[in-house]
Amino acid sequence: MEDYIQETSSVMVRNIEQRKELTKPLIGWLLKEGIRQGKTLVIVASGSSYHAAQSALAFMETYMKRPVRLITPFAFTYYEELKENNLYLFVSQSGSSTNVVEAIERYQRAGYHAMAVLGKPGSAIAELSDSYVEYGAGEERVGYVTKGMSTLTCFFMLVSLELSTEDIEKEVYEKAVRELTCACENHHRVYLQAKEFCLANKETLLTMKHAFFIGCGANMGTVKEGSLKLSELVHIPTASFETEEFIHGPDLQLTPDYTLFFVSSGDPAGKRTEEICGAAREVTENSFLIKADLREENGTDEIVSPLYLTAFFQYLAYWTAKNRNITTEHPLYIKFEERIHCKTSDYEEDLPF
Ligand SMILES: O=P(O)(O)OC[C@H]1O[C@](O)(CO)[C@@H](O)[C@@H]1O
Repeated sequence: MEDYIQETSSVMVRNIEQRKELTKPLIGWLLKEGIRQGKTLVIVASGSSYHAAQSALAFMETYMKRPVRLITPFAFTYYEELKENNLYLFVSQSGSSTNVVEAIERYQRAGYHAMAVLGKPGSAIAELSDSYVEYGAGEERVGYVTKGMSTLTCFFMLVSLELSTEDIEKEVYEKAVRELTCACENHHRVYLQAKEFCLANKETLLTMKHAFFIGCGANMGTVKEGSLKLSELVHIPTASFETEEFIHGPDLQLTPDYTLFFVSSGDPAGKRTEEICGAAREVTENSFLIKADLREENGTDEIVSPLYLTAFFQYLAYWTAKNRNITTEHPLYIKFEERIHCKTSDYEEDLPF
């Protein structure tokens, strides 16, 4: 897993260089289906894939100059009222999530063709969907995706940027490419900083009981992914909150046993996050601030910051699970898993790390 985290930065930089070819098939589809005629892009995705789309959302809406919707496959299957004006895009990194299969089947039963964004070409969803594109992550054999999640975020950003080329000045486009590249390079720096953090806070991480992830704006996807990664790898209760929502109830349970991770992208709303993080130290000394580096020379705007801030939580989850030796579930979980499936039978994964 650490190899995949390490590799992410260079894979994303390469994808930025090859952005025209990488995004061409999906852009072709979006144009053919009427994105320029006012249709709304609706991304249907689960877990890390949902968080990848959410991490890209602020960037996408900035460049596409229209709202983009996100929904889970479950919500799509059971609650979504299909509208001609919506362009549904089904996303699955593994290509084997049964909830995405069900969503696509529902869509096809209604008479539509399903377009998917996938990480694996030979997967069940590659077979089922009417067409699909790959987003350029390459192989990832660990089920708890890191490289796939970040490269998917980058892919969504690149698609929206390439779609906007006719509507924005050349300088604006070039600045966006520079910022994206900088953010992707920062991913590696943040990974190295996370390594130092883990060693410096060994005791806390090895004994942490509950972890909360708090942030806002473009980084809501970052904190949700942090919460998911810690819960799936370390097997402790976690939750994520928008900054101000956190102090409207969830804060009342705080004790010195809680570990809090606040994410600030340094904008005015981020400052509020920093204030709350500081105040929380009155209750628990384990209240940490992960702050975006917004110095001019680094050229990274808030809307690209999820590309590198997520790296912190990816490594943190990996390090903590590995050093707590969490390699398996509770013995009773096997019975749960026998009854409830979330992946198709062709799904293969290696050991967690
Ligand atoms: O993008 P996919 O492959 O559909 O997976 C979504 C989610 O399912 C999981 O693989 C768990 O089954 C998560 O790790 C992931 O976030």
